[in-house]
Amino acid sequence: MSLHIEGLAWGHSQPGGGWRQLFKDFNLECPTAQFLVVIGSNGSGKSTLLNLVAGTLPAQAGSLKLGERSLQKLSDYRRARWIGRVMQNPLDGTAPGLSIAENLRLAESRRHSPFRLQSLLGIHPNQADLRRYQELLESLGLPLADRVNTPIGQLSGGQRQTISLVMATLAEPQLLLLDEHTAALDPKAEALVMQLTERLVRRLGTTTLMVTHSLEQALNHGDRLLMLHEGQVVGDWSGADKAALSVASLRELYGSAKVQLSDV
Ligand SMILES: Nc1ncnc2c1ncn2[C@@H]1O[C@H](COP(=O)(O)OP(=O)(O)OP(=O)(O)O)[C@@H](O)[C@H]1O
Repeated sequence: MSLHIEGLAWGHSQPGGGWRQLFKDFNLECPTAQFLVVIGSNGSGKSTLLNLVAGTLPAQAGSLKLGERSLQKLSDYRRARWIGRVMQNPLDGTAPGLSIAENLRLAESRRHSPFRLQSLLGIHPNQADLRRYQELLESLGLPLADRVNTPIGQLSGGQRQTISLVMATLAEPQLLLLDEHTAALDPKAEALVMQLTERLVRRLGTTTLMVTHSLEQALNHGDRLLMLHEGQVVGDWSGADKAALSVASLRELYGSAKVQLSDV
């Protein structure tokens, strides 16, 4: 589904006193299935934007819609079903004492209405579930199919993040939010997780917002690149404009309040 943000406002009180209006009349249109990458200096509002979209932070004004539906009025059940999220820390979002299959089962139960029988059946996967999960992991090219009974806590950070991604997309969400989800990984694990990210996003056609500090990722992934500075969009590139960017040109623009599309 498409994401529509109109007139969004959010600010916070500052430790030394006073108020900082981070987002003021912020607008963003993101068509269905678009993979949007968000970059910007520390404190520019990237994670706050994801929190506002996810509904973990209430907007102070404006409207956020997924398709025709207000994100601010989504029930907890629909929110869990429609919005998948992967955080920076591989320890977030998975239960370390539970096996890969039990974690997947838990994530899958979000598909079902709280009033449906399936959601009352618990997290214990049956033989059919185990087979399905093995097939899913194999189809995604993950070498974890023979380890579905392994506790998540025994996996490496990279492996754990791949499972977090699979979990976040298992209920086929309408929107996927990735908050620096490869920042804690070594280069090899990062490449693997980004490969999986592309595969899942393209396979499911999920509208995706990915926050990153990696300029290589920003250039090599996604359909569109947004640069934030002080809660404002200071760069918005797609197609040939995005293809013309380089690490050097982005680095020059990074954190600059004066960025304009014409600067590139
Ligand atoms: N719940 C909150 N209460 C008060 N201030 C907040 C809250 N959430 C975020 N902020 C402030 O809003 C600003 C933007 O934070 P945010 O985490 O969105 O930045 P960011 O662009 O994601 O930065 P980074 O790249 O460092 O992760 C920061 O100054 C932060 O301290």
